[in-house]
Amino acid sequence: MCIQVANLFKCYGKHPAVKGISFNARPGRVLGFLGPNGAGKSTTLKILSGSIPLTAGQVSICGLDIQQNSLATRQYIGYLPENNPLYLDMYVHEALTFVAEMHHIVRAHERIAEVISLTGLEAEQQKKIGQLSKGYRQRVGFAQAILHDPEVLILDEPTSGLDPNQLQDIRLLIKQLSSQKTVLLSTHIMQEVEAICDDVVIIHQGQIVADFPLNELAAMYPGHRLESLFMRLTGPPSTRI
Ligand SMILES: Nc1ncnc2c1ncn2[C@@H]1O[C@H](COP(=O)(O)OP(=O)(O)OP(=O)(O)O)[C@@H](O)[C@H]1O
Repeated sequence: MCIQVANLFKCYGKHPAVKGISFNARPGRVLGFLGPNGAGKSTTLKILSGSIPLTAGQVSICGLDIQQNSLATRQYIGYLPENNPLYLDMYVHEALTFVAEMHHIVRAHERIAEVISLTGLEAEQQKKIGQLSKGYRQRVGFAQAILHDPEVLILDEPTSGLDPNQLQDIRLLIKQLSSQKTVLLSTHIMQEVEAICDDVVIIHQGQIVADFPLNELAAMYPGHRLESLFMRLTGPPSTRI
């Protein structure tokens, strides 16, 4: 297992956002991390990426405990946060050079060129990030996240707000990257999960309410498609179908 989460808790002050969740993610697969607004998805992804501390429980990335090996585990992780914060005044190539320096990437010039090609940023690399469309900004976020060739990719709603063409390109990129990585993907788009995910975890009010391989959905939840299952498990009682 590349990501192992055991009995993870997170409280913001007195507010419990994540209440003892456990799940695993495997290499070569995309795990769709689903849940309604406020369920605890971003909180969990921030903890896994080392952005915020956990309150209790264990998380290991590629066999290393994130609390005991905070710096080492970050090298294994590429993280694209929700809303993709970027330095808008930087040029694309300049921003990637900056990230490469932070990661001490050897032969950075070649690696940046490789990632620019992979993310389809060739024509935009000399532009300022602030001049780019949302789809291209998202590609820059991806490029930054994969530059150090991490084993694990953590993507928080990476396609939200993209037009159908950009959305399709980004999904293809995720699928392409997943053959050699462990991908944890948070999304609200059920077609996206059906198109690119291998495994599904559903979180509701800080607790896991389902965890299954997507190809076992019909056997485990007869009569349900993903959307109806999601609504049954996370909707208010009056709307559960
Ligand atoms: N920095 C914070 N301080 C206090 N409470 C927070 C903070 N961040 C999140 N929360 C609360 O924790 C809970 C989980 O939030 P989180 O952002 O993890 O949910 P989410 O599943 O990612 O939601 P969404 O789909 O809307 O992005 C919510 O009740 C939220 O209000």
